[in-house]
Amino acid sequence: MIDRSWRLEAVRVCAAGERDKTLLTIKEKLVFKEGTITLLIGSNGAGKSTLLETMAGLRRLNEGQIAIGADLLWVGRRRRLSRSVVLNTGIALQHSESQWFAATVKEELLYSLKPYKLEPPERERRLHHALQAAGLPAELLARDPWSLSGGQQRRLALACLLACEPQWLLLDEPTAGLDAEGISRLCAVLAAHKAAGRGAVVATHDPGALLPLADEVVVVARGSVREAVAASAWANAHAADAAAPQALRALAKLRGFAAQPPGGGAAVWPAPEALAAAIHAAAAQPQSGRAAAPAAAALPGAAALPHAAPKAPPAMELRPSPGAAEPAAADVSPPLPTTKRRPLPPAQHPAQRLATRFDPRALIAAYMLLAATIIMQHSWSGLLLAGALAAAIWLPLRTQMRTWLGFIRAYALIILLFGVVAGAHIQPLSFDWEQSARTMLRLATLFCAMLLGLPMLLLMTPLRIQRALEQTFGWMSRFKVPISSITLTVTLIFRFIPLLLKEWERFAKIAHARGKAITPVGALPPSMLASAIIPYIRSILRMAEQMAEALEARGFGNSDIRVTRGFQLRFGRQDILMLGAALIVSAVLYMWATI
Ligand SMILES: Nc1ncnc2c1ncn2[C@@H]1O[C@H](COP(=O)(O)OP(=O)(O)OP(=O)(O)O)[C@@H](O)[C@H]1O
Repeated sequence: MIDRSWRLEAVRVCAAGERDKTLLTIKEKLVFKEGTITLLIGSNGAGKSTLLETMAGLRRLNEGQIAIGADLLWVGRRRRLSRSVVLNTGIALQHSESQWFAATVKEELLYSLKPYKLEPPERERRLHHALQAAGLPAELLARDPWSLSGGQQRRLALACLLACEPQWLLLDEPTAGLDAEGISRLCAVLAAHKAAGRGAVVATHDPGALLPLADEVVVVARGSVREAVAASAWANAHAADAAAPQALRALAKLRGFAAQPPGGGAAVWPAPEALAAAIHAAAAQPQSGRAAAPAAAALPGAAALPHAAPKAPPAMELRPSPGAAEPAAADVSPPLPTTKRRPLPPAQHPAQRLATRFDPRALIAAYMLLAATIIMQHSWSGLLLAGALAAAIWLPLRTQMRTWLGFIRAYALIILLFGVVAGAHIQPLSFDWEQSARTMLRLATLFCAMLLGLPMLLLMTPLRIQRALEQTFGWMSRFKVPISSITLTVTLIFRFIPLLLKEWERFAKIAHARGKAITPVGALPPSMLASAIIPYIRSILRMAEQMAEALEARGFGNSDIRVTRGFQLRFGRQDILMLGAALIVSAVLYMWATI
């Protein structure tokens, strides 16, 4: 039989374009065995989504190997993904609702099935089966997915996954927003998936609902796997936690009496009545009788009865941490001191610190001075000087500016291209080097001025820009110039640019996952661009609508409300020093350009 287990070995994943910012490390080997369900748990920001996305090929792998059985996820020197692994994996990202690409629920399901190139009858079968499994009535097929309720959209996201019948399901927070019936359905779907010999890895903050189905629990903390244990061992260790699910605590109580749980540890929670009756009966038994009961009554969980019966080796082959050793049967109360850590206060980004140091008016004035004198340069030595200045400003901010590197490379290529086009003559076929150099010099000086401007985006927060504009041009409101509306518009534009980029990243990722692209995630194939752009625009419009509502709720546009100002910008010593330095440098650049 072909082995279809996931293997992750010596994996390291960094933030896009930031090789020194590691988001995920798996030092040794992590194996998810086929036919098992693993819960990924850990606090907010621990790295669960990053792990799932890495397994689905939605994050570039900086080091290590990932494979399903003998099929490597990344092939061709990590330039593309293995089609067979991608087709065998179905991932539901966090917020899997709000990902719709089509006009109707039916088209949405068909969109998911497109990469599988199925015959029409098979497509129809899968579509109806998935709809039924997710608990969505067929009447919804003609509806706009965006018009469904939040929970229905979650179910549709699940149906889209199920229609593909993947070997592996990777689910990120699948219970969020689901009602009790939805959670039961999800459990049934997972149980059926597992019974068919397939596997699932589920990131969740709600282990209570899924624990009875789980074989393994992997605890993720600070971007690495802290422990990987059998689900029953994890449940035993955490049954006495204040936040443990009631059923788990009740089962722990029962286990305290050394009694068997009703149903013999089947892969569902026992009915509350049965559980209550079992506790009542066990409590009523004389002490001596209890001692005779099997000492190994354990908590439920599919393959998770390690004390009750010998079982297959655990799915995880990761070396368990010392705290992860299975506790003795009676040892249910003390929780493992593993997953709880006091969260560290968020460290302030150096750029954020700088952003509050300078007055935006001083920054803009300094930039205008320098940019004007850079553009004046018409010699290669002047360009070199301007380049050195831009590099000196970039150097301390290089880590934060990495996201712009792709854009800069593209611009540098455009300069070269324009240089070639400007110098080329067809009749007679010749190349005018002087003309080419002139064009490139012109474009390169503009490029330097722009390079100098980019760090400004980091050094000014939108709110401070708004205050700077209000303080500088506030006097115009006396002449009925709508200055506060103008400043608000400018601020919103500044706020929206990073938001637009982030939302595009999210949609590109969704399009990549649903379209089963085999290119690296940053390089969406052109055929998928069209399907991602329309929902992206819709999402942006939705965000704009929400923002308008939020502004209205805060009283913007209501002239009766007295406007309050959070803070006042002051021109400080550091601003004067910076302006002075800019003046000196621009004087040098001016002289260089005019001699
Ligand atoms: N593109 C990125 N650039 C920089 N940091 C990132 C990026 N993507 C994720 N991170 C960081 O990686 C860490 C792990 O994020 P991840 O979304 O995997 O956490 P999580 O365990 O799924 O959290 P939650 O339970 O809140 O969903 C977070 O600190 C997050 O800020």
